[in-house]
Amino acid sequence: MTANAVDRTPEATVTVVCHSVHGHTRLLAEHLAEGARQVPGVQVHLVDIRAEHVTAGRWHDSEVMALLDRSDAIVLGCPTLMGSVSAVFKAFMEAAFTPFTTQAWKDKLAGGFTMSASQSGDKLAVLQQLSVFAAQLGMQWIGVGDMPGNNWSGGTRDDVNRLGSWLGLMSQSHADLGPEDAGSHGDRVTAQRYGERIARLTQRWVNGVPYETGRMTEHEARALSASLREAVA
Ligand SMILES: Cc1cc2nc3c(=O)[nH]c(=O)nc-3n(C[C@H](O)[C@H](O)[C@H](O)COP(=O)(O)O)c2cc1C
Repeated sequence: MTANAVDRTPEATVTVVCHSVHGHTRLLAEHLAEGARQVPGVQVHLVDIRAEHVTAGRWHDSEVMALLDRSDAIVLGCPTLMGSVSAVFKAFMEAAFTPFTTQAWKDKLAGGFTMSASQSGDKLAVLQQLSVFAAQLGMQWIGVGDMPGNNWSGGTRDDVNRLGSWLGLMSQSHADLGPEDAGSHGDRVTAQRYGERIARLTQRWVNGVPYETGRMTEHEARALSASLREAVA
């Protein structure tokens, strides 16, 4: 590749959005972002979704939304609370109703991660919520591409993908330990590897064959449906 070709390569942007009450999920997000930063030409942002930005059940932060609008990939993360995404993160998800109606996030890449105290703790339910959310926004979901660890007699907590999760990244923190001990060494390595995978795929997505996705606002979709109804009437 010539130097000019390198110069012309547009920078890809990956933004990690994370809600964390006590800091365990936040540490995982930092490792994921660190992995993404290993990929040259990828700009990585780590943004906290904060409870103080929720008023009357509605999350609002126009700066964060503007950053997400111009990101090529959005990685979604929160703790598993009562077998669900955290309430604050759900408020953020509902604030994405505008990009839902305008399809502004269509064909961005997406991924997700969650943290909980129990080994299972119903974390899969959270990853399902996050991936359905991404699908509603028209985003392309990236899973964890690593083989499962800790599934044989010699396995340990420090294995890569030790909870054997592929839809997204799962981590588990002991309930009596602080956020500095969040997850296990294996979880943190898995987070870095997942971040790097997302960043590499985003590079490929951004710098591949130019492609402009078709978009219809909710209003345009209703107009199209109305014209189709008229056509068959
Ligand atoms: C209200 C509440 C509900 C929780 N629900 C679950 C749960 O469903 N499954 C689980 O394994 N852990 C559950 N936990 C534990 C948290 O997921 C765990 O402490 C996690 O590390 C918190 O992440 P954070 O430090 O980023 O806030 C719950 C904790 C709280 C306070």
